[in-house]
Amino acid sequence: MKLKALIENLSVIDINGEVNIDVEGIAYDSRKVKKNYIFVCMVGMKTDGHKYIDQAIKGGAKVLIVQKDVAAIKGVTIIKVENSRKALSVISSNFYKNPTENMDIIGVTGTNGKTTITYLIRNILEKNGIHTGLIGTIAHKILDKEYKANNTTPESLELQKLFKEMKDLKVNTCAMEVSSHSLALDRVAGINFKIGVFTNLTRDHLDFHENIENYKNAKAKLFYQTTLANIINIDDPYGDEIAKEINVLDTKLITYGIKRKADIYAEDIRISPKGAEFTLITPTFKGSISIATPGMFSVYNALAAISVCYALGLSYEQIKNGIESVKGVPGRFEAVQDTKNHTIIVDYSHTPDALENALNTIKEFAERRIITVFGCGGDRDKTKRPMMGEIAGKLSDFCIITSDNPRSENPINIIKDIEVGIKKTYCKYKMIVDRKEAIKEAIKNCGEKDIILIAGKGHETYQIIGEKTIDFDDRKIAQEILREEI
Ligand SMILES: CC(=O)N[C@H]1[C@@H](OP(=O)(O)OP(=O)(O)OC[C@H]2O[C@@H](n3ccc(=O)[nH]c3=O)[C@H](O)[C@@H]2O)O[C@H](CO)[C@@H](O)[C@@H]1O[C@H](C)C(=O)N[C@@H](C)C(=O)N[C@H](CCC(=O)O)C(=O)O
Ligand SMILES: Nc1ncnc2c1ncn2[C@@H]1O[C@H](COP(=O)(O)OP(=O)(O)OP(=O)(O)O)[C@@H](O)[C@H]1O
Ligand SMILES: N[C@H](CCC[C@H](N)C(=O)O)C(=O)O
Ligand SMILES: [Mg+2]
Repeated sequence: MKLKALIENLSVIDINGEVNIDVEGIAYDSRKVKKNYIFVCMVGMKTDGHKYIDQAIKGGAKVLIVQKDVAAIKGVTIIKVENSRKALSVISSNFYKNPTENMDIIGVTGTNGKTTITYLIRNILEKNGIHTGLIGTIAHKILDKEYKANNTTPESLELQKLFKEMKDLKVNTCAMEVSSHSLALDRVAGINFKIGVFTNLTRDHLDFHENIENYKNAKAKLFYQTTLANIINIDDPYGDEIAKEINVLDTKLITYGIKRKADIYAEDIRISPKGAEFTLITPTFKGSISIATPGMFSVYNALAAISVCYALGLSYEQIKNGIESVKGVPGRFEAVQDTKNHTIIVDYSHTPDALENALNTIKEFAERRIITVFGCGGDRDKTKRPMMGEIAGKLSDFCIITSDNPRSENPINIIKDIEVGIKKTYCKYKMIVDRKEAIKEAIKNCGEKDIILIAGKGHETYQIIGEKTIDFDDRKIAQEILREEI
């Protein structure tokens, strides 16, 4: 492809060199550059892409996109821009022939519920014959192909490639999670979203966003790049604020909620250990809905997915058939199978709000004790650790604090941060660094009718300890221990 065409709509500060040349690919990591590539230098949190220009040129880069001054290099075109992350998204979209232009992209943002809602949307649409791609935490899916997800929302280059593949396979609809990181770091800049969804906003990722206001503003960016509808949970105070802010836009605002009469809401809610039933009310139809995951938060997630399908024009019957065929989402309130007399739930609650929701939901049907096994990820928001300790302590009868993904941190220090919070409660607890041993201890202590919650890692099949990633799946480990016990 000609460089000239690739940068046609890119706002540039300066171009030094030839633009009428052919380029064969784009890379933002110098180690991935090949012959006749464009290397986009991004300033990162750990290092700076501008430092790897020599390596990129050795690898075959013919073009550099930079946001810092760089000395001229013979035979290399240097394009200076204001923001190279944004530039990456513009040229990536051009490189893959602007795939999202005629696609229905549904973006879901918020602290909790994104994965669940995107799964629900995909299931409802697929059930009604609409092929729907999926991009998010668990995996990226196109028809029956599945790609490993390194990030919830991939970098723009990988993202546009996924969209191109969808388009080539005639999958014209995509439900995707839009993380706050991806909005702040312009991974989704320029995407033509048809629908944007806001679930809720509670404490997380303050290591990156610094304060909740920045975090909220990052999320709100999504609603300024949608064409058909913005769907907002107005029971959430930040959702309510965002709804008011975006009400001036041309895009239609559809509110959902339970506490207040929103455009789409649920009435007569009945929660059971097996799920929930409610009456759905929309501006054009009303009817009963039954879902297979318990908890009020599951009703919110169902309402979000239903609102999307409503905005896309699906009928009540189509929505009901679709949502009622969903059995559950991997690692989201997933009951461990073959547990004989034990009830063990694996859940991806790794934020204070998620943990509180999961435990409150269990409390609604727990007949005896609740035993919680959890930790917190290393190299991530530290402020949530004592908060999660306190929540787990208040809502459980016994806790085992253990390791999540400690990454580069000493796991003992993370556990001690959590302990600060649990100490404020009267809950009995143990600290066991080894997660398998922690789960074993929980099972050993589990009496008849007790419930064990293993929180924080959900669908994850690995554990990151230092530089190593080992196989670890809470669901399989629990089953293994139960088998050993027999
Ligand atoms: C904090 C964060 O989001 N970091 C992302 C960011 O990395 P960075 O820019 O800081 O990278 P860096 O290591 O400083 O390197 C800077 C530049 O130098 C380049 N480089 C580096 C070394 C080298 O030898 N050559 C070279 O060219 C790098 O490729 C990069 O372009 O840009 C990278 C490229 O897109 C991302 O992979 C990386 O995500 C890391 C892996 C990450 O862990 N991100 C998490 C926090 C994240 O984004 N999570 C959200 C989900 C959150 C939620 O669940 O709500 C997500 O969407 O996944
Ligand atoms: N609407 C909700 N409100 C509060 N908590 C929720 C909600 N939906 C799910 N949860 C809790 O949060 C956990 C994560 O849910 P889910 O994976 O759907 O969210 P996510 O937004 O995709 O998270 P992540 O940012 O890690 O990708 C669940 O395991 C559950 O405990
Ligand atoms: N998307 C979240 C996932 C956290 C999951 C938890 N198991 C951890 O590793 O901290 C994040 O990157 O913060
Ligand atoms: Mg997710």
